[in-house]
Amino acid sequence: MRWDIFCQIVDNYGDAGICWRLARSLSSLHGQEVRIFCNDLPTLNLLASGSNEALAHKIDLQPWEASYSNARHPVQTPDVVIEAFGCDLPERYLAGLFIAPVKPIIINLEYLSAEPWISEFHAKASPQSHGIPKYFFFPGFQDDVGGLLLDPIPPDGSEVTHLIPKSLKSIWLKLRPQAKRISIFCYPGAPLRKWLEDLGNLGESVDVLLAHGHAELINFYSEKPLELPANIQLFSMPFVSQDEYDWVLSQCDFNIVRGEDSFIRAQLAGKPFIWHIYPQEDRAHEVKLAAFLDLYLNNASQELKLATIAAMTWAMPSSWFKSLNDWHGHSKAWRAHLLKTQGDGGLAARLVRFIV
Ligand SMILES: Cc1cn([C@H]2C[C@H](O)[C@@H](COP(=O)(O)OP(=O)(O)O[C@H]3O[C@@H](C)[C@H](O)[C@@H](O)[C@H]3O)O2)c(=O)[nH]c1=O
Repeated sequence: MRWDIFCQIVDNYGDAGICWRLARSLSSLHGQEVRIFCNDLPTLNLLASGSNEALAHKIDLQPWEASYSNARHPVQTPDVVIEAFGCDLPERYLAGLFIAPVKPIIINLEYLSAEPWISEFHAKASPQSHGIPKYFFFPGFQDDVGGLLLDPIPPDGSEVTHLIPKSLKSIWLKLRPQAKRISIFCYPGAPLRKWLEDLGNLGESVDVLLAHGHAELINFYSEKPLELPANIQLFSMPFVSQDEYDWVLSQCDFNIVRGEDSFIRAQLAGKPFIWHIYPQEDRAHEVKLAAFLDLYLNNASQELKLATIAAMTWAMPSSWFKSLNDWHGHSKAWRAHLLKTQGDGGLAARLVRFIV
């Protein structure tokens, strides 16, 4: 089948990250023909740049405007159109669908949530005045919702390749073999400065890998540059491709992640993590975080529950760092649980089954 995915990048990378990951699964695992129309092609290309060439050639990455002319040609009408995160389809593209002899199915791919209510709305029709069938699709953790994007499933800890990506070689050579490794990818509201100072006071050797732009973030709210003891080393990473970023998560002992895609990747890496959830004005993110923690900590000891909740709500590392060993064990078990419960192939496979 032919799929058109519409991806509108507003400010973050998540929209591109998710569209690309979905496209690669549809293409490489399910043999589908996929085009992505994106309003910010350079960002999408950057994310996709680490993938193997055969895959990159198969997925057609197009600027948003290219959809206007493509769709008017009936031959090119797809079987499925995905509006990622409810972005509006270009009117001229939609007009092309009106005159197509066979109408596609439109999927409104929603935001990921662990909240139970999504199962009531998942896969429900969204009647449109133009008459083209449209459905909601909610990614999530439970069996009766849209599933998670798993591909490529990262290998288990011991099997992870230690081949260093070219873009990270100079940094990796400076990492200390005995030091703990933490990667940080979060939003500007995180109390990073205080967090790192507190980490420094623990006396542990830690190499901290900051995602692109985060060094500026640390010093943004203060005139004084951050001073840390010698046991903590900070490194600024460039913006790397999605595959390389996945690799970084697998190489760290602890990750701070955000949004949706890196949040799932941190879980699949089988490592403890802080999820810096995308902040919403009405504080809806607090409910979302609590719903996830309910699932994630269901089998955890009371002590680990308290430590994890503290960490995820930005309590200082000194208050929970001693639980890190237990948290490691829990993370491995959670990874195994996810792979089992998403054993049907997760989001891409559930989408294909829904359409067929
Ligand atoms: C740091 C880094 C990330 N990435 C990738 C990993 C992910 O695919 C992507 C980041 O996406 P996320 O983790 O989802 O975080 P994000 O904050 O960038 O995206 C978010 O945007 C908001 C607008 C949405 O509401 C959120 O749901 C979420 O999608 O960028 C790289 O490829 N290279 C890098 O160097």
